[in-house]
Amino acid sequence: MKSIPCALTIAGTDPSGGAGIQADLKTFQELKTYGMSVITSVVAQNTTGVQNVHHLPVEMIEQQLDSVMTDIPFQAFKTGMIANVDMMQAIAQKIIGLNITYVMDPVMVATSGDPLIARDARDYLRKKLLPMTSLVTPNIPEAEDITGEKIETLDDMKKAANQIVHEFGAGASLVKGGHLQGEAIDFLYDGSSIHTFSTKRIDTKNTHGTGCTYSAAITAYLSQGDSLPVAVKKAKDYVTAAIRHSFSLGHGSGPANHWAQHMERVR
Ligand SMILES: Nc1ncnc2c1ncn2[C@@H]1O[C@H](COP(=O)(O)OP(=O)(O)O)[C@@H](O)[C@H]1O
Ligand SMILES: Cc1ncc(COP(=O)(O)O)c(N)n1
Repeated sequence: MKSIPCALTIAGTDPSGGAGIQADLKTFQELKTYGMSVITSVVAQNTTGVQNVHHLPVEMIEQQLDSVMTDIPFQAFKTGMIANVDMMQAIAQKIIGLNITYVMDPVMVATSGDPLIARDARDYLRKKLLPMTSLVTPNIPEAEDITGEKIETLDDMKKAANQIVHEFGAGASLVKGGHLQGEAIDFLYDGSSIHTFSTKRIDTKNTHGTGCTYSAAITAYLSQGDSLPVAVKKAKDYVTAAIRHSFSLGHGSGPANHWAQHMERVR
């Protein structure tokens, strides 16, 4: 029998189903990757914002990781919301030396503007977790936070992508341009060259969970053995279709649509 691609997400939840663990598992499933999840924080949130957060005890995060890691091998994993330094330390301890593809979505703030991680956790993420990654996928505010420099132009984005690898030690970096005007352009720096991924901007407010979906799709494709530029290209197509067909659900920023590729195929 052909081996089954398996991927793990370590992240927070979204009961409204658009972001976090829920978005990651929907993406893994849609991309024919067996999905597993370790929950860091239970977040009461929806399309309008974050109403409350409950952080799981660190031992419970460690035990979930042990449950998965002692039982089912996986080819790639991603991290999303890791709210504080204690959680980051515990996760770092478990993944150090694993030699498994690690995609980090450096989640700091929800699309609604609500903060999702503690201030001092940003430092730990930058100094300790970044060097462990195969790829990090910051949006513009996150890339600014990591580099400490303003990003206003496409050249600034490329410079940040390069810096995040050479100065901060990430394996590769994908700086996403969703927050700029004009074309939706992302730059991947893989340690030797810049790859550009560009699509027309879609006129919608429904972008809740697009960052989670994108990094989960990259993780799924990497778990299937695709090279980094190929995985990012396919994932960009996936997230773009998911935004194009996004759902006008809820009272705020609606969620990405994980059936979008089927809808485009049957049209
Ligand atoms: N309105 C849009 N139309 C098309 N693509 C978009 C739009 N907004 C974001 N994207 C793309 O969606 C992906 C997620 O990007 P971004 O919104 O920057 O991340 P995040 O959700 O982490 O803030 C990127 O590929 C970005 O270029
Ligand atoms: C638990 C959790 N993780 C991440 C996000 C960010 O979502 P987005 O993909 O819209 O930036 C979120 N809203 N909730």
